[in-house]
Amino acid sequence: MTPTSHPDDPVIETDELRRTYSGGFTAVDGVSFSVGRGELFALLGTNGAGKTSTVEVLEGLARPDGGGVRVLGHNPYTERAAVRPRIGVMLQEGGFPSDLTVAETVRMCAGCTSGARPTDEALGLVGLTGRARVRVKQLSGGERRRLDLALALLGRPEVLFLDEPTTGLDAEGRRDTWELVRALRDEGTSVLLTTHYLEEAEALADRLAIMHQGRIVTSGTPAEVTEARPATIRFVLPHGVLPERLPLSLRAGAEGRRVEIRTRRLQEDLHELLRWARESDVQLAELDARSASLEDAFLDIAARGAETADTR
Ligand SMILES: Nc1ncnc2c1ncn2[C@@H]1O[C@H](COP(=O)(O)OP(=O)(O)OP(=O)(O)O)[C@@H](O)[C@H]1O
Repeated sequence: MTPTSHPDDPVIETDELRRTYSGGFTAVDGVSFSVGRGELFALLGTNGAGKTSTVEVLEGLARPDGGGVRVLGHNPYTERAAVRPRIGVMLQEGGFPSDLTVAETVRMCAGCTSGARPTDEALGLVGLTGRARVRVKQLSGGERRRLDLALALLGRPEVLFLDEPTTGLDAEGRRDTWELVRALRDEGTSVLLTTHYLEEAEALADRLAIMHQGRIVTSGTPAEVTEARPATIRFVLPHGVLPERLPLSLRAGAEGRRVEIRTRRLQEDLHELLRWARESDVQLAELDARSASLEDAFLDIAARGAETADTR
């Protein structure tokens, strides 16, 4: 949580949100969360979990079929005129005319945005200054994503919706975008991020929620979400050393010489392992000890979902 974030001053609130498509399929099934001012909240989930269906309601593009939604204290659908000028939306597909140049595109959008940033400033923020005269259709996929972001930032939004903002960006472009998003958040912008890159959520999010089949399965800070999962210790025993020689508490998880221990007592078990290795004069190869990652938590949820199958 950053010094500028205020979880007690929610800018986005959803309460038991439901969205049902024609045909009766419920894509969002009672989703509740809030995003504080200056907070970065990541909405994660398996494919088809209902993230886009949720975010479209928050952006005022669709009407909820049940539950309540407030953005900056307003109903984003019925009070769109009050909400729209104060939010920035970066959709998965920008959909702007590809014959215009980058600068012309920004100027065109600025014409419809009150208090818009100057074109140079908007392009500078996303590292596209040198591409201002290039036609949009000639941009790479990553450059288009940056242009999408520049357009979302044009009106200096209080709330920024970022849908897969770094898809198609190379590693450097991704880091640059992360830095920019962090800087915006530190200035007090509230951000709702959807992403399939778990390391992106881990790097940026103050809090996050993981959705599966229309519901939030787990939520909290990245640390809270991962602390609930066991840590892992992996190593390979030398030839001739059987797992039976390991201390009793560390024997589970051995497959031949390769050992993988899942533990909620990482420090104690690692300490015991290293003491045993030293006393027994055993060299452990490929030793790796780590707390659970967000990816572990996510894969657990996806695996559980596959077991229960889609019953909606
Ligand atoms: N217009 C529609 N009519 C009927 N079903 C829809 C419609 N749009 C989406 N769905 C379904 O609703 C579910 C949720 O879709 P949604 O796009 O919200 O998921 P998502 O979490 O954003 O997925 P992804 O990560 O794959 O983009 C999916 O099963 C999808 O097929």
